[in-house]
Amino acid sequence: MLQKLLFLSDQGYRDFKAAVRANVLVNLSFMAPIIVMNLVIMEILKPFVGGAVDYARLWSYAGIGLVLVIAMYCANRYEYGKTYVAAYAAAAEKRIAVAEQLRRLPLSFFNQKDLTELTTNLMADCTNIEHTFSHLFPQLAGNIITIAGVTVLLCLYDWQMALAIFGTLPLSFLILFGSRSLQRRIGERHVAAKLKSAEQSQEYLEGIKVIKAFGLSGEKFTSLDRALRDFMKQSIRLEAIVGSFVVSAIVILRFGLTAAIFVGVHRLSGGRLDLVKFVVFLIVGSGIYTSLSTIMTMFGEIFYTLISLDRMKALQAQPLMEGDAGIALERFHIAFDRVSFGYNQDEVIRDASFTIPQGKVTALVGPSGSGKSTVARLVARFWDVSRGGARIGDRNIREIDPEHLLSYIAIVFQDVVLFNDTVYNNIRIGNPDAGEDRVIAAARMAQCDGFIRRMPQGYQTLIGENGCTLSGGERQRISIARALLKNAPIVLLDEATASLDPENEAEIQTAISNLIKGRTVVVIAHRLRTVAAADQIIVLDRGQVVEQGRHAELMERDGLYARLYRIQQESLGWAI
Ligand SMILES: Nc1ncnc2c1ncn2[C@@H]1O[C@H](COP(=O)(O)OP(=O)(O)OP(=O)(O)O)[C@@H](O)[C@H]1O
Repeated sequence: MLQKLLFLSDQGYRDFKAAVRANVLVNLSFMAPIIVMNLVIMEILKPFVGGAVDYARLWSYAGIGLVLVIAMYCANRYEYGKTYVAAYAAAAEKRIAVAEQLRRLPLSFFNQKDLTELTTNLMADCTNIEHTFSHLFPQLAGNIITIAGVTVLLCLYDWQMALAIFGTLPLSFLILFGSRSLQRRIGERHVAAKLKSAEQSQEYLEGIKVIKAFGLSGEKFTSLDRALRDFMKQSIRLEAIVGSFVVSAIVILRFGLTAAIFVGVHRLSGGRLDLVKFVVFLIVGSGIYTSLSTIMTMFGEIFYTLISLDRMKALQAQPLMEGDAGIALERFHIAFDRVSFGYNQDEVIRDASFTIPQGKVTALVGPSGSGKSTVARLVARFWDVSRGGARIGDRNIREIDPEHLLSYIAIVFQDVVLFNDTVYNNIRIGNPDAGEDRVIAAARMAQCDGFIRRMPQGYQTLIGENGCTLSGGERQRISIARALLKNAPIVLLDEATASLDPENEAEIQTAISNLIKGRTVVVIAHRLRTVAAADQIIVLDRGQVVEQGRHAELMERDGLYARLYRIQQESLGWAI
């Protein structure tokens, strides 16, 4: 129950309980010297109440003091291991769990979310939560347990003095908890401003080339400047308002000490309290106020963290795409039966029916925005169709676990994503189990081997963030090598729109020919002359299948395909 409430993993909850125990131990180890100090003070004050100082006893107190210092050191070491170390381990574990969750979410989720917000979820929210629950919360629980114990002892010792010391405590907590919803509202605004400034900074840095090229530095910088200033304003507000509630609660709490002095002096002068008891209350009381003040500051922090916790819970509650991971596909023709789909309310695929035969090349063509890429995304189950049925072999795509489905599909995207790693590892992403010989064979078939060997460290050369040190054609060929290495029965190929120089283009065509041999291929074709040889051409217009057939048939029909083909042929003759 508590584990669920605190949103902790099994290991995190075990660490949490150990951390609470460790904190109680540390607090007790800090309380013990106070007791010894009281004994010392009582001994030293003896001459004032008609007694004599027992020096042997004072020496034994000094010995006990030394033992306690060693015990405090050990208790602190134990606490360190249980809270700090456990907190970092749990934070790493939680981040991996979030990354795993993000991997399994449908792409529709990413359509609605900003990347900066997800990064914040992954990094900052996890840190906040783990810091609070593996670190702050145990300290808080440990402090509360210790204070409760000391309070009981003080009540037994002298309940009137104890009442005076803790008299203002309810009012302090009332201020702290009564202002909770206001604190939360301010915290939420602060989080929103933090996200906005992170988003603006990221956009500014990512778009720096365009900003420079178009002289947008003033305009773009203004929005970044505004976001950062707003963040500063919200941070000051948070500190000022939330801080003032916490400080007020602490000040009111400390009035208790004044009350205790008044009550103590009054009772002392009436002979109803002895001096030693009075001093004990003043010393223990100040110690307790320090712990209570820490608790109140911690509550302020915890209220703020609850915002991160809610964001994390919302992320974890996102429905995942379900499916059977045990389905073994044996046939690979693809069939769309009256499929409709929209990324939002507007349908971009409308009532589309067609069959893509196994082992053949099918080209999807149509004007820009007609839905070609969307069809490929539906085949790969990046999204689920809204109506109708999409099948591979004799299985509905919806029934198949998305990751399992992708093990049958190799995708070559137009916008190639490369990682800041070696060329070798970038190719091996296609099949992490493949050995060196297979990686090199795939690179050869994808016409990459030559340029890779000319690089300074060959296959072990680092290629920079998103392969920034490579040309467009080289990036394309690396992505083809990945797909070749995957050796999947279905290939989805999004043809590059950027025009390549003739040598690059010829090499890419050879790489593609190697990739598609004997497989079920769906090519999103932008240059129609490259699809003239396809086994089947499906022509889309505004999400509907308007024509279907081979090149010659479609040219004869003289419809949309023939028109698009002629326009492209004419544009080939254009010159600047
Ligand atoms: N992630 C998305 N969220 C919302 N709408 C989208 C998204 N992706 C595409 N669309 C819209 O869906 C429609 C079809 O887009 P799609 O990318 O499938 O067309 P396309 O034929 O591949 O275009 P192009 O040839 O220009 O790449 C377009 O109107 C596009 O604006």
